[in-house]
Amino acid sequence: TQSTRPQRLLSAVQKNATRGDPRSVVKAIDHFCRHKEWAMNVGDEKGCILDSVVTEVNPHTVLELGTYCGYSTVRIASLLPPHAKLITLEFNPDYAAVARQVIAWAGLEEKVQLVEGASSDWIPKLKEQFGIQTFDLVFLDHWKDRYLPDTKLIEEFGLLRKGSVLLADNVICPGTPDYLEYVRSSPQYKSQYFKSHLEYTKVEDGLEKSVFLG
Ligand SMILES: CNc1ncnc2c1ncn2[C@@H]1O[C@H](/C=C/CNC(=O)c2cc(-c3ccc(F)cc3)cc(O)c2O)[C@H](F)[C@H]1O
Ligand SMILES: [Mg+2]
Repeated sequence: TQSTRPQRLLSAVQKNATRGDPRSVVKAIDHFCRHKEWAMNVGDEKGCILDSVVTEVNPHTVLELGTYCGYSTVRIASLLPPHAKLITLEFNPDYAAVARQVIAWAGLEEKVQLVEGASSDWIPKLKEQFGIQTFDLVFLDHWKDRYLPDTKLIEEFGLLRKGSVLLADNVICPGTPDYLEYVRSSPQYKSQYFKSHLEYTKVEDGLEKSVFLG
């Protein structure tokens, strides 16, 4: 049977990256996506902005919405302090299976909890299931029309504290207009746009960083 693009991406990691070396996993995926097959990872250019926000926040609890192949999961987890936890939600079992192997190749299983299921089902259960009080950082990279409803769900279930940071991918391309309007106009957020480009292309895209003011 034909392989899928995520399976071919995983093969490229297993062929070209060093086990236990997260940066080599990131490089192998970026090389594959730039020279072989484009894939919707946050990529190297926006990935540097992601890295700088993670480093600045130095989070002990991170929530990622939309694991896909685990590229941003690996980027984030490789920068976390010891004992920090990253929970990543992915409802496509085929993507989840690939992501688990990418995360394992990077040697980051200890820091990452990949939960197979829908954000709307799981956000209400994260406190009780994982003993989480609040998230220091939330990375939104799943269906673009779900950023706003899931942000409201995250607020509703008390998962943010004063200073929690939301970082959203693709606010220009494909675009998340309702989310952007919300975080930029709400008195509960201080928002900042980081201009960049759509992964592996010259098309404009960017990340929106929004600090919850409580
Ligand atoms: C809704 N709740 C969910 N719960 C758990 N997992 C979920 C949920 N929703 C989706 N997933 C899971 O999260 C992932 C979804 C990523 C979607 N990402 C994009 O569409 C996306 C698209 C482009 C893009 C830009 C230009 C162009 F010409 C073509 C594509 C660029 C990007 O960086 C993106 O992130 C995964 F696939 C899905 O199973
Ligand atoms: Mg994205």
